[in-house]
Amino acid sequence: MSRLVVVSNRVAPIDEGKQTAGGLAVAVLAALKKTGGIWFGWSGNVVEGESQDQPTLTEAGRLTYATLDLGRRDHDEYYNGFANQTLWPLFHFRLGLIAVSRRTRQGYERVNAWFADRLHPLLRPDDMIWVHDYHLIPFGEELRRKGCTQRMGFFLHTPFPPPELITALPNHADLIRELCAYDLVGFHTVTDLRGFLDYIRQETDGQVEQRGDEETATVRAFGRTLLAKVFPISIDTAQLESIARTSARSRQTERLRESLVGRRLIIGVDRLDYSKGLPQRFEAFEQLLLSYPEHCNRVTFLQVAPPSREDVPEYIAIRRELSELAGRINGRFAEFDWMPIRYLNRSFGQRTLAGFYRAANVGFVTPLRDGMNLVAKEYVACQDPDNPGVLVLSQFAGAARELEEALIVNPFDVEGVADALQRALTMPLPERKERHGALMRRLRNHDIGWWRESYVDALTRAPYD
Ligand SMILES: O=P(O)(O)OC[C@H]1O[C@H](O[C@H]2O[C@H](CO)[C@@H](O)[C@H](O)[C@H]2O)[C@H](O)[C@@H](O)[C@@H]1O
Ligand SMILES: O=c1ccn([C@@H]2O[C@H](COP(=O)(O)OP(=O)(O)O)[C@@H](O)[C@H]2O)c(=O)[nH]1
Repeated sequence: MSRLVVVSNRVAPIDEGKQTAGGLAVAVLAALKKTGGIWFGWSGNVVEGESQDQPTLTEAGRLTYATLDLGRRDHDEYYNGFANQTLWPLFHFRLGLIAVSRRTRQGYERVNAWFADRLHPLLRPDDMIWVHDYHLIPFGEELRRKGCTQRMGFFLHTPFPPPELITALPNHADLIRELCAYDLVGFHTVTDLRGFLDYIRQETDGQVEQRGDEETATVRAFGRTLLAKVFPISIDTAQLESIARTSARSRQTERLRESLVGRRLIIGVDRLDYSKGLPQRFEAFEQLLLSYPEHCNRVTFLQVAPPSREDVPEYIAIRRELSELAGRINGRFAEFDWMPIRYLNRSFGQRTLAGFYRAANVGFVTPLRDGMNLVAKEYVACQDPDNPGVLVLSQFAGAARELEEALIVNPFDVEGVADALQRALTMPLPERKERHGALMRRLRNHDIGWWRESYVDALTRAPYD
């Protein structure tokens, strides 16, 4: 079997005990552990001066990490700039937040070419190369320019918006041409795939041949033939179930339970990102206390929100906004022995989170737009099947496509979300068990192994012309 070479901007910390916040790293680590191979990407370090010339190679079992430090200019233009101030808001339907600059676009292209140069000498002719996410769209075309003919796939972890939004990006056709250099392009949902196919139909001379199932299409564009397909990412369901059983009795979970002194718990876990809908979520919790005052002093909302992309102005702004909002709501409702919102700007490891999820009566996941949202799936997998909590989930998370038995909400409708919280907090046990059982059946069938195998299997069949 061919060796798998995974390329992503974010590589999970090599030291496994370290906490990761970000679904891509969590999921790719779970997938790569099974097959072994190379994981190539940014080390997470920013250095003064030039980016690191040669990758640092670290062996961990059957997996070799090849990582590079980024120089400050590269990091600013490629990661903070084009990736996170242009593509991220664009792909999350936030045209009002996009920054357009030739300097960062050039930096993005330059760093992609530079990354490709560094990986090239490590490649073998029969490798399969699997590139991840919006930071690295031009990477495949850069490798092709060097003569690489290996099978190459790309997976987009964010949403892909309709062409009406993509065309707001100057030189958008170049980005889509770069995407077409891959043999296989994967998306989380049918909606994301449709955005891509509509772009090809409306903005290029290319052709789309859609298969009957709506989830697969052959695309002929920019002189290439590729397969575009839906592969909803998932979690290591069985492992999480088992971790959650153990963590239910961990010291930290016990401490959390004791601190609640019998109150119900609502939990949210998100990177501190404007796409996650946190201000609206805090307001919905406030509305719960206003509309259903019987919950005052009886429910606690724990929001874990580790800071993310802290050099980007919009992330500095959302952090300030949330601190003020939590302070205002707590000031309004708190009692001398009860703080309604526990708002934590720090991250926790997966084991600790598993215990916290299990202790929570409600999983509160309300992004304004999200590629998938693994937290939603993790919350479900960590419940006690004999007394499960209820997931309140935004219709705009990719996960809502599969997790139909959650209480699906519109995160912009603060009063509607408060009503859903009320329904979750008062849902009878038989209904909770039925919903949880249905959700778990899907998560067991479609776990991270299924995601990896279906993607790799499709890539193995390339080329498609
Ligand atoms: O690497 P960072 O800038 O720290 O950000 C963390 C990751 O955020 C995004 O995650 C996405 O991938 C998840 C798994 O597919 C998905 O569930 C979630 O909806 C996405 O937001 C980003 O796309 C990753 O590249 C980042 O590493
Ligand atoms: O303190 C934290 C917060 C989050 N996460 C993990 O980070 C991932 C977040 O992925 P998700 O798809 O929900 O969103 P993303 O951050 O990738 O946009 C999940 O696996 C979380 O368990 C974590 O390990 N510690």
